Order: sequence, then C-alpha cells, then structure tokens
Amino acid sequence: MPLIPLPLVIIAGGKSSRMGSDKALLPFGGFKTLTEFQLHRLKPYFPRLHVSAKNSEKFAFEASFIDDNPNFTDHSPLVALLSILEQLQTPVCVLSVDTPFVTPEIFETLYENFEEGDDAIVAASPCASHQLCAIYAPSIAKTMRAQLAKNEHKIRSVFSQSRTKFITFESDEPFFNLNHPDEYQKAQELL
Ligand SMILES: Nc1nc2c(ncn2[C@@H]2O[C@H](COP(=O)(O)OP(=O)(O)OP(=O)(O)O)[C@@H](O)[C@H]2O)c(=O)[nH]1
Repeated sequence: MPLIPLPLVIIAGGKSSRMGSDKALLPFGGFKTLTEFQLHRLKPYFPRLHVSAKNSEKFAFEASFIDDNPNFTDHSPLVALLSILEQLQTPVCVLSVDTPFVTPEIFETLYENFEEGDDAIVAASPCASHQLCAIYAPSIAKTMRAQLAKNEHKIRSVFSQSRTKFITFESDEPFFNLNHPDEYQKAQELL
C-alpha cells in the first residue's frame, strides 16, 4: 500500500460555472459530496488531508479547511496553491476535487521523483498536463506571489520560471475530470 509522507490538499474552491452548480458539493459514490468521496478514499495513504476553498463555510462536514488568502478576491487554482503553501509551509500533494479517479500510486510516483531543490512535480498524460495533480514545495511561492501581483493567473508561467518537472503517465483515464454535467454523469457510470 503506497504511503506518501506529505499532506494532501483537495482543491475545491472553484466557481463551477461550466457545471452550473458547485462541483465540490455534488453527491458522488455514495457520499453526500464529491469532496467527502475524495477525502474518504485517499485518507489511508496520506498522514494528513486538508480541503482548500475560497470560503469553507459552504461545507456542512468537519475537515481541516484551508481558506484562500482573502487578499486575493479572484478565483483561480494559482490563488488556491499560494494560499495553501503560505499556510502549510511544507511540500504538499494537491488534487483537484473534480478528478475522482486519480490513484494513490500516481502520487507515489510523483513523490519518488521529488528531489531536493525541486519546486514542483506535475503529473502529465498523453493529452495534457495536470497542474492540480502535483507536488508543490514552498520554494515556488515567491514566483507565484510575483505572478499574482501582476494579476496573472497562468500557472504555466510559474512553471517556466521555476524548477518544475513533469512526470508522464501512460494513460489519460485516471485524470478524467468533471467540468460539465455530462462528465459528472459519465463519472458516476464509470465508478
Ligand atoms: N481554493 C480554490 N480553489 C479553486 C479556485 N479556483 C478554482 N479552484 C479549484 O481548482 C480546480 C480546477 O478548477 P477549474 O475546473 O479550472 O475551475 P472551476 O472554477 O472549478 O470551474 P469553471 O468555473 O467551470 O472553470 C477545481 O477543483 C476548483 O474547485 C480558487 O479560487 N480557490
């Protein structure tokens, strides 16, 4: 059983504009919310789990929440990542709440590739890279802060200015994510 000695943060504070209702709160896999599904299935593999949100008051369950830094009023994964690193100040595994098929083995492989001096280790697959299935070190926060100070939310620019490695996995399937209602439907069928 893989055991990854870093905290895992489930990132769940987006607008869900394409889904039409908050993805993090959708029922999934027998759980009241997709967020609780993710916490439950990944809990055995990490020493601590947290949930990142713009405002955690939206959740009706208990967990260790990391609210976004209130100085950033915009929504973006970059805002979430910087807020997480500022609060935890340790290397962290992160996972987008809307990817219910990412396995612990994927994080184990990312961790095996994480070396002294790395700023980020990001999963990739044939069709895409997955910036929210990754390990980030606090050393990348400075570059993120500078980027957000320019009101620039593209994580790719942060990658190009830091020591970021991409680890490519064979299949796109574990990275299937739920952006639209038909993808939510398909994910329920795939379970
Ligand atoms: N904490 C936090 N999470 C965010 C923020 N913006 C996006 N996320 C999360 O980042 C992940 C990827 O977000 P997207 O799917 O690109 O955006 P989204 O806002 O959820 O959905 P769309 O509005 O349809 O683009 C999701 O798990 C979101 O919950 C933010 O400002 N704060």
